Amino acid sequence: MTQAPLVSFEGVVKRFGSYTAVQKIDLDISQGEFLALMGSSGCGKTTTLRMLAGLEAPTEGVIRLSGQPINDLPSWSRDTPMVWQSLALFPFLNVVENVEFALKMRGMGKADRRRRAEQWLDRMQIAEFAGRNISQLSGGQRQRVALARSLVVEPKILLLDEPLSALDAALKVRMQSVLKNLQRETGITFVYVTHSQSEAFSMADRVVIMSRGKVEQIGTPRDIYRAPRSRFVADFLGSSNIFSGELARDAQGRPTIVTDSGDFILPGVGAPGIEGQKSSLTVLDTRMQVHADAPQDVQNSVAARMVGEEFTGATATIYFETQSGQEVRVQKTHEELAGLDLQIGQLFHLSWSPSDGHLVNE
Ligand SMILES: Nc1ncnc2c1ncn2[C@@H]1O[C@H](COP(=O)(O)OP(=O)(O)OP(=O)(O)O)[C@@H](O)[C@H]1O
Repeated sequence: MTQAPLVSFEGVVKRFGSYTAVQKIDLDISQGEFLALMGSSGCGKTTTLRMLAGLEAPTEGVIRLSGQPINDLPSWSRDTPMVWQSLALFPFLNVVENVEFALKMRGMGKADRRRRAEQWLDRMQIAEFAGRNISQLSGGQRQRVALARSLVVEPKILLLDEPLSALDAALKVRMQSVLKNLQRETGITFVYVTHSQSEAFSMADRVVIMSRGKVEQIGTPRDIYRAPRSRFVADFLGSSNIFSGELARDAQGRPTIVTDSGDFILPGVGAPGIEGQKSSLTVLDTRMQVHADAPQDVQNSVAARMVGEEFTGATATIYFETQSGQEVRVQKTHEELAGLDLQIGQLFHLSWSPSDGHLVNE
């Protein structure tokens, strides 16, 4: 038996005057899930989170929490404790006083609340800073204090809006693993708003990709990465090469796509679509092979000139351009590229298996 969702959005719409910020969202969030809402600026992520928090009322539709409609229920009168993580710490309180503040407001006794606050500081590995002023903390330490302060009340749901955006790149990566581990250990449901693909994909169990107030795709990071549902998602993730064209059949009757860069055989699985229909084939940049000479035993290949390269740690991204002017990117480890004399301007042949292709809607 599947568990009833902790949160559900049913046909939720939010309009500000005549402007629709969120268009008909249907979404279930399970108890204990780490869900990321991701998309570019203005796509409606924060508005969605604010509706869940009770800071905005939906214009249409129903939001349920543990089965109960909460559209017009202020957060303090709900049965399910939910906390909006705020990075704004009280500057006039020290670290442990910041963490215990919410417990004090709830009337918990001094000894108990101090013990609870210290447990959370310990858990966040910042117990040694308990007596420090907030101004004496680094960005990462403040972030941990803010998390401890949100979690000390043991909410069922934690809402986070770009919590790592002010941190430098190295700290961001460290905090991602802190957050993920914490979420796993506590089983608290995290709803996490970010415009960063790396944050969403490294931490979340499921990612909701939004664009202009609409949900474009909901899925596990792996499913979205491997099978983007639309051209928008493939473009947004930036990890696939996209060949646009028209669906057709080759001389042997196999489903193909006719593009400016050539005709390519499509994956055997999935609906082949209607001949003549406009569509796009996506191929992950890690799934493309590079050959010095035209390969004989492959089903899909295209000649392309190397136009650039970029090294990112263990892998390299090589940029090519086909005769029709389309850019094609290939990402490989240095070992995989070892046998090739990679020179800018040189002609190569790129290939991929039809099963590595994926058809998306325009
Ligand atoms: N109170 C409001 N009144 C009018 N328009 C609003 C209001 N709040 C948000 N909007 C508009 O709704 C749209 C969605 O805003 P929202 O803050 O949800 O986007 P977002 O995806 O979180 O973006 P960002 O990453 O920039 O925070 C934006 O175009 C925004 O200008």
